[in-house]
Amino acid sequence: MLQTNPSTSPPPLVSLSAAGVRRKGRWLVRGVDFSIARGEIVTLIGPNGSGKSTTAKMAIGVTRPDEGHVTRIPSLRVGYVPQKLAIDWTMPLTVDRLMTLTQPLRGRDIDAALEATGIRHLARAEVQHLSGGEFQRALLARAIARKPDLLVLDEPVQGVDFAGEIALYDLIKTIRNTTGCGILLISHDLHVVMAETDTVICLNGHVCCRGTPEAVSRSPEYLRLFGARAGQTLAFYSHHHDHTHLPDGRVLHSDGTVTDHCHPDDGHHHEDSLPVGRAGPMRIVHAHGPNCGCGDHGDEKPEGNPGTLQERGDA
Ligand SMILES: Nc1ncnc2c1ncn2[C@@H]1O[C@H](COP(=O)(O)OP(=O)(O)OP(=O)(O)O)[C@@H](O)[C@H]1O
Repeated sequence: MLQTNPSTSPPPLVSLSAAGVRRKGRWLVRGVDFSIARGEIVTLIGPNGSGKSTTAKMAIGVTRPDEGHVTRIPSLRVGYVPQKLAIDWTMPLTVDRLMTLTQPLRGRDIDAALEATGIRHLARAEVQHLSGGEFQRALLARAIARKPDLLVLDEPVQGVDFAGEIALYDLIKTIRNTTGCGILLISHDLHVVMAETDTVICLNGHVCCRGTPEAVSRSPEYLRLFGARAGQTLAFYSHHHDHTHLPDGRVLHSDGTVTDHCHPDDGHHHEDSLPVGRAGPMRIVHAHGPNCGCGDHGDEKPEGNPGTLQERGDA
């Protein structure tokens, strides 16, 4: 059997270790651990405000961690598709102009990126007239034209219907396969993720759980429900949390009690198995979280470190 020698395998593109961001006396996210290797797809899921964008910005160096560490390979090239773009929609803007808005690009790289994303015919189209799916492709084209090592896509299927979602995920998979870049995807859908995802990380101010969607996407029940094509592209990420973070920061436990913080063993140290699919059970591994009370988070640093723009793509 072929074995990988850990000492010769390349270092991950980016690696977060017990990383957290604090603003105005509040931890936005804390205790985040994960890494992304070349060719790997990591999907961050979590409800609104759970710290997904903050975590992604930490990963690419736009936001500096207030505790823990983030390491990136030297001169990492990042292609970042943010959730929102500050575009003046009253000004006419064509797709090819969008491509070079913040950075010059060679014409052939623009053409290749538009071709790869299937919108070359829209190069002269005005951005405000694009459909949701076309607009997301234009943003993807803009990101891949810079030939990134790491592609960070914040809600890439927003405003896109179900068929468009499958097509976009297929495109992202093709980009990964042809360029070998690492991909960090962000989604607020707690249950459906791209099937090619290697690791799903569920955030709720901390890493609530993590696992692989692979087993689920192969399960006969799932394929019956969504069909074989969707099964190749989308996967249910079924998981359960044994506690809920209330809006005021307190924690509701499965036994109905409410505490100011998580309990030390609130799902943070267990490994659960879900009985799904032929590929065997999906592992759910809990990690440490903010205020989880385990006493293993190190010292808090003062809040308010300014964000940095180091090693940043075209945010
Ligand atoms: N610079 C900041 N200062 C203070 N609070 C912030 C700052 N940036 C983000 N927040 C808060 O941190 C929390 C996490 O925000 P973040 O954008 O990371 O969440 P998210 O999971 O990406 O949310 P969504 O799904 O709604 O996009 C939110 O409550 C947000 O209001």
